[in-house]
Amino acid sequence: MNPDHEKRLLRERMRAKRATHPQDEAGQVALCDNLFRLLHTLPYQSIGCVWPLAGEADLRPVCHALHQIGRRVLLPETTPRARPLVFREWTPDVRMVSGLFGTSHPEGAVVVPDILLVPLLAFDRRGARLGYGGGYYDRTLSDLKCPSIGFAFAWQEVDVVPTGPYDWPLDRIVTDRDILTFPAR
Ligand SMILES: Nc1nc2c(c(=O)[nH]1)N(C=O)[C@@H](CNc1ccc(C(=O)N[C@@H](CCC(=O)O)C(=O)O)cc1)CN2
Ligand SMILES: Nc1ncnc2c1ncn2[C@@H]1O[C@H](COP(=O)(O)OP(=O)(O)OP(=O)(O)O)[C@@H](O)[C@H]1O
Repeated sequence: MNPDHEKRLLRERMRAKRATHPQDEAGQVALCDNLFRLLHTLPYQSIGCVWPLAGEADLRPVCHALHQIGRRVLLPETTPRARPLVFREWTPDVRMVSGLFGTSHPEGAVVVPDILLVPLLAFDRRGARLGYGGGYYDRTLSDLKCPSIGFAFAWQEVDVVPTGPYDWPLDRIVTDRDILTFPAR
């Protein structure tokens, strides 16, 4: 089977699995806590965060906490397909505008991130991830070549995520239970 087809099947499986995992407030708090603690120890100043879509982990508490300790919080503007994401500066009082695929982004200035937090539908213990299928984060990581931290709930782990030639492995994955670190590849 080709990886694009396998990925489509896994996306369907993960959507069905998501329906069996209702909003987990404790998991949500633990995930944000783990992410913030890790980022606090890392030297990166401009951090590419993520504004939540329905059913995803909500990193807004991390955005606020990073802003409070003086880091620059950036959020992606979803570009037309086949283009890397553009990151714009977020502050608690910035105006958010609607973008493609139901996403929102701030009106702030365009800034290049030092590190990216990466959303995912599924991940495995090797650091492979599955996203919504736009290829946005793969394109953006291959463009920026900056460090990356995937984030997810522990229930999103699967044995093996199918990978193709463009998939960009993550450096770390943070969940509500674990912080996984992968060797440099
Ligand atoms: N919160 C968040 N922001 C993000 C992403 C993401 O995964 N999560 N992206 C990551 O690349 C980019 C946006 N890319 C996207 C590409 C496709 C779809 C999409 O096809 N959505 C389906 C619904 C999927 C579902 O609910 O399971 C749709 O609109 O029909 C959404 C976002 C940038 N911003
Ligand atoms: N750097 C790249 N250059 C050209 N095509 C790419 C690149 N990265 C990904 N693609 C293409 O984009 C499409 C979607 O990729 P994939 O299924 O891996 O998306 P995804 O990682 O699940 O989505 P996302 O990164 O948006 O969350 C694939 O057809 C893939 O070949």
